[in-house]
Amino acid sequence: MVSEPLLELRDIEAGYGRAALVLRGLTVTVPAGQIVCLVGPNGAGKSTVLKVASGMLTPRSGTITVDGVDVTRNGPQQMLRAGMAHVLQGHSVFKEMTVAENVGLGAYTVRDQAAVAERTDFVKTLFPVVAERWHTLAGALSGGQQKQVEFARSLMVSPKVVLLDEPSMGLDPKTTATVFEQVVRMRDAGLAVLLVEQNARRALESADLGCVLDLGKVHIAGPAADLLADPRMAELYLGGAASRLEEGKAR
Ligand SMILES: Nc1ncnc2c1ncn2[C@@H]1O[C@H](COP(=O)(O)OP(=O)(O)OP(=O)(O)O)[C@@H](O)[C@H]1O
Repeated sequence: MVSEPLLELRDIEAGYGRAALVLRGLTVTVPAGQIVCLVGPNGAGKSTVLKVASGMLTPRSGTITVDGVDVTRNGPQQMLRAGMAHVLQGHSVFKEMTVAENVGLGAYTVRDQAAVAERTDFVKTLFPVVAERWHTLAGALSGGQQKQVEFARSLMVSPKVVLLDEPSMGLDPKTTATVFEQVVRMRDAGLAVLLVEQNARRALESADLGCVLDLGKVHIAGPAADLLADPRMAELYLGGAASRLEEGKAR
């Protein structure tokens, strides 16, 4: 049985200002409780997909649905309410604030204090390092630990889908492995994750599904394990040029 997607971006065209389109008829679906990984060359439009999904960028055409509800015209606040949480590329913790204060900021819009307390317990259990360093200034944490604080903060609004933009950026391989373990823990806790990564092989090893983006479209999509075994992926990521996909199609 094919389950209904939790998040669906269908035939999306999007771009910045008057510049040429970045996404050119892109379709991506995220089922509940799964990690979907977007990979592709620099400038393919991966981060732009996340911006569209979080309402930072309104598509020029196409539709976005969450749980079957059309949210295409939602701005960032409405997207957050619809269940989309976006963890941006790079580091966004407030270094002069404690871990507790940083995580608490994620619940800024939640009025129900019992819900905040419950959610705080949830993220502290999910991310043990966040609990251990709760009263520490966030700036004193390592890069991988700071990333987990960002994850915890994003979960305080009880999102349905977490949008992760290059969580391994700037991290060494060992720390990257730890961060991906936490991404899997989020999935195992019932969340859907839409993940963008440069580190394609490592990300696909943790993901359930993968999509290869090039020139603003999905070129290959399927189970992550299949993509890892696909010779076209090796061509694309182990020395081949992305444009060969286009050449191959044109032949
Ligand atoms: N704020 C912006 N204003 C104008 N153009 C932008 C903006 N952000 C991205 N772009 C352009 O959109 C295109 C796609 O960028 P995007 O960041 O989505 O790609 P990406 O696949 O995530 O790339 P990378 O792997 O390098 O992060 C690029 O040509 C980029 O220059």
